[in-house]
Amino acid sequence: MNNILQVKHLIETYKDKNQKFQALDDVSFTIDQGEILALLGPNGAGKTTTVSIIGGYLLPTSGQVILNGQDITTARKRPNIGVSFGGDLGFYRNATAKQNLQFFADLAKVPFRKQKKEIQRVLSIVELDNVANKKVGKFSKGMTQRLHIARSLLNSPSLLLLDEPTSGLDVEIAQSVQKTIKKLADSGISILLTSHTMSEVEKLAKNVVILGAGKVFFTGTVSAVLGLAAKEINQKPKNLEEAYLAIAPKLRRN
Ligand SMILES: Nc1ncnc2c1ncn2[C@@H]1O[C@H](COP(=O)(O)OP(=O)(O)OP(=O)(O)O)[C@@H](O)[C@H]1O
Repeated sequence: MNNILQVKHLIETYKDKNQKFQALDDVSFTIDQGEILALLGPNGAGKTTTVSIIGGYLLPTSGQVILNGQDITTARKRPNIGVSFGGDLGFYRNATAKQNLQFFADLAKVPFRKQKKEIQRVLSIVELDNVANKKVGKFSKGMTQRLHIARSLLNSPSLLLLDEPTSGLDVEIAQSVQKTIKKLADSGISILLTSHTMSEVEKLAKNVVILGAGKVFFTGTVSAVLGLAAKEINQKPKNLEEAYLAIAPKLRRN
């Protein structure tokens, strides 16, 4: 399989006044084309820091980000990467979905003459084309989340970074967002997903990277995580959630 993304030996040391804090310590992994890779770990493990470095929002203290064979670690623009941090923020509530996407299409440097078609394209992928002219302030959480994904798809990136895309959504709406994510991967887009919902990870991802205290604790398939956890609890865990809970104590910062 083709490695779309290679993350190599990332170290991130935050400096606050005179204090230093090592958020990432030698984080490496790869993502293939059309793969959904889940980045897991407890609060504070370093998931958002990793996503921010790959997305170009943060420079690593050291290490490299290689996309499609090119070193983009210090590149200021990343047209091939779409990022969705989700949440209620990030859109003009008094503007329609279409107007919001026009603003972001300008930022993403989609040529003006192609914007109408591109906005139509991304809205239809997330099935919001029928509410294109509705104000975002009237959107439900699930619709807003799908609009975040639509925004990240402007300019047809080859890699999507989705930070907790279903956080705070009810089960039914979470499922429709998960279907959208699966559909995108099936179309060949590679996806890095962070999530605290293990049933979602089991549904979407084949491979996972588990971070603990800024270090890679485990990289491999979901079924290999079950095998690893079985050694901890001397029985096969029922599912990924049970497996994750079995190894969770090892992921804490000292
Ligand atoms: N700007 C910053 N300055 C100092 N420390 C920071 C900064 N941003 C994050 N940290 C610390 O770095 C560590 C990793 O944070 P990060 O947000 O990457 O974790 P996370 O795995 O995404 O957690 P969560 O699941 O809660 O979103 C945390 O201990 C956090 O407090």
